[in-house]
Amino acid sequence: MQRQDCFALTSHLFPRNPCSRFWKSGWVADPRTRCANYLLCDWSFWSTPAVMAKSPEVKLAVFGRAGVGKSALVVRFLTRRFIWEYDPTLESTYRHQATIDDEVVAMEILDTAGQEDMQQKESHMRWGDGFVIVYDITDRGSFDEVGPLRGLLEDVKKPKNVPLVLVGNKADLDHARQVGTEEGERLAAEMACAFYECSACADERGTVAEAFHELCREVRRRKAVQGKTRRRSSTTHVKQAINKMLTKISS
Ligand SMILES: Nc1nc2c(ncn2[C@@H]2O[C@H](COP(=O)(O)OP(=O)(O)OP(=O)(O)O)[C@@H](O)[C@H]2O)c(=O)[nH]1
Repeated sequence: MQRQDCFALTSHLFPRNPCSRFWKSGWVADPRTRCANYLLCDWSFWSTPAVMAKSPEVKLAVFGRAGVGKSALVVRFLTRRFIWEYDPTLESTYRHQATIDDEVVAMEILDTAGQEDMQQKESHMRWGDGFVIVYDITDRGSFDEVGPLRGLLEDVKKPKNVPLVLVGNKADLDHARQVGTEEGERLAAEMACAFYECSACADERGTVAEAFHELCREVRRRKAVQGKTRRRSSTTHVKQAINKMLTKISS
């Protein structure tokens, strides 16, 4: 990889508060890494006051053991680039807009810290509408943590069966693989969610974006269904009240 292609990104450079103004994209020299840092944002979109004020339609949270590549996947999705050097994430939130199936979707993405405690996990789970659970195909332990994470999600979220995608990252390291593709597929089938094996490092096919887009679709589908159910139940309540009144009047 060429020096100028080496994107280093440190979490402290990013706005942690989703409401804060985003930095303008550009290169900044970082004395610690002696590489250029790329400040991440889509300035053209988010600098518009009307858009800044609009609350994001879809809130996505990325979970997984420390080091599985959560930040790398988020950055790949947002910038189509791979970051080699990084600081372990404390917690970063990004705003992004994408066109999915000819519809503009505004999203907020929370890149969680792999080492957060139970309370933080639960609060992030309550916050999110949809979830990416990531494991590293070269780390069996990270795969074993997927089940408990999903269990916690099911405990925290109501209604259950939350929108979810399972991602097996670092597929470029096939020689060091500890988790088979079929194992990932089987687990995803058990969890009734979509499965993607991909690499934040080598993503020629755009699988990373595909995973995020599919999650957005799933969130929007569920929201649409919930909206219809809510509308239907409120119509039913009105009908029942009218019937009651009519019965009283006629008796
Ligand atoms: N080869 C390879 N390395 C990757 C890939 N994704 C991430 N990495 C590397 O894995 C390491 C951890 O990546 P991060 O994105 O920081 O992992 P994380 O899950 O966000 O880690 P925490 O912030 O500590 O929770 C870094 O050295 C990345 O360069 C990948 O797809 N392939």
